[in-house]
Amino acid sequence: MSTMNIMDELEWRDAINQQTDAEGLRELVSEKKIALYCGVDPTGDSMHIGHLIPFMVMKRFQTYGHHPVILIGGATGTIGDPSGRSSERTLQTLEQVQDNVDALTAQMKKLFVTDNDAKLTMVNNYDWTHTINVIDFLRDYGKNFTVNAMLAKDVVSSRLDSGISFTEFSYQILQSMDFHHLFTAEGVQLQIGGSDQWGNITSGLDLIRKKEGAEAKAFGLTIPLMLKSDGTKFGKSAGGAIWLDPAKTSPYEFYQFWLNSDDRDVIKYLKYFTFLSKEEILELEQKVTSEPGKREAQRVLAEEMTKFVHDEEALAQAVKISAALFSGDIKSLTADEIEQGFKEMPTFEATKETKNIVDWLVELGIEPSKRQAREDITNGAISMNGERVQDVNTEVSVENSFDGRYIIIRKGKKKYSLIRLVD
Ligand SMILES: N[C@@H](Cc1ccc(O)cc1)C(=O)O
Repeated sequence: MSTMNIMDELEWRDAINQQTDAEGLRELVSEKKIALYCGVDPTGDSMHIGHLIPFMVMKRFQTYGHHPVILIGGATGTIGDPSGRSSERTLQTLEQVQDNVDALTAQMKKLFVTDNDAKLTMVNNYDWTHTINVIDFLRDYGKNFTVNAMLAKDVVSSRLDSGISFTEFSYQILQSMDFHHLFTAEGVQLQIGGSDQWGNITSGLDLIRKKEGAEAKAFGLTIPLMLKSDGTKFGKSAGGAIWLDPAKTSPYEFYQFWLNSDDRDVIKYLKYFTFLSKEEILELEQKVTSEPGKREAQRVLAEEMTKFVHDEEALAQAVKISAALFSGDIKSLTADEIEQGFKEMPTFEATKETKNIVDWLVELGIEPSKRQAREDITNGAISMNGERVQDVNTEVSVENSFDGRYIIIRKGKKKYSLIRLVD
């Protein structure tokens, strides 16, 4: 590993937004390996790449030998963090929350369990929250919060006009109880989070000092908002969020997302999301200026991210699909690869009956009329599965498909259609 100090490394990577006591934390992490935590609420059944932002910092602490404690919010997820939201959330059912807890736990393990002896603890705040009764809650915790300070937090003050329920108003107490619990039970001395978590983190630090004394050594750190140079929101493509779950965003789409990064953003992403060294990133930065057409930095970013979130095999497949789509030579793809690569293309359904191609194209609506279909075929504008069809008497059958499941039609240079064969 690098000889840089973790704090120097985070600074160089522009990964720090606010800190409670920068000097104190720097001293602490150079003296000893610490335990630190970051939480995520199970609001859905998968994380997306926006969730990775604080967790990449957790991962860097882990590679420096520190001890990440990852909290899945089985309790807070039933309440809903008002941070960064302009309106009240709808409550999820407890079953929904539990299913999401299981899904996120599995995703976190995939990212944080290593084959060396790097430390990792996974916790669920439901475990220490659900046994506290309302009297203890008000006496042991509520007494340490003034409504005045709670109202002053951005999250709450920005909602005073539109309204905020007592439930969401109380969220900051629950997250503060977590920090206090992990401080006393697990020796956790640092909480990190996205920039919208500053209020929750500092209120936890206040609780720790009130209950454990002013000299209690605990710190907070937030990470900057990831801004895109074109002003649009980071982490979204035309098809929506970029999920870590391969069933929601295929590894091919995931790879393409990073590959399509803007020249003005790619170095920021390499610094932020990859474990490449400073030297390697500076070299790629030069290439963005000297040979922008090659998009070397984007390619390396896409490779690193696909390997990190998925695996080598998924990366090889994403590269193979990308090359096939680029050249138009798709014959060597498997049905699964076809499905990944053509997911966003117009999709049609056809039966497995054998049919004349002219009739078939018109029935599907890919061609407006038989006359037009014949003309396009004779002119060489139609390809089936990567091969030009020039005979209007061609028969289309299951034999022509990828594994009995898909047929790909290309009209003109790049108008692809995916035909799904059904019984
Ligand atoms: N409030 C955090 C998640 C979280 C939950 C509990 C915690 O103790 C810490 C963090 C978020 O919405 O991102």
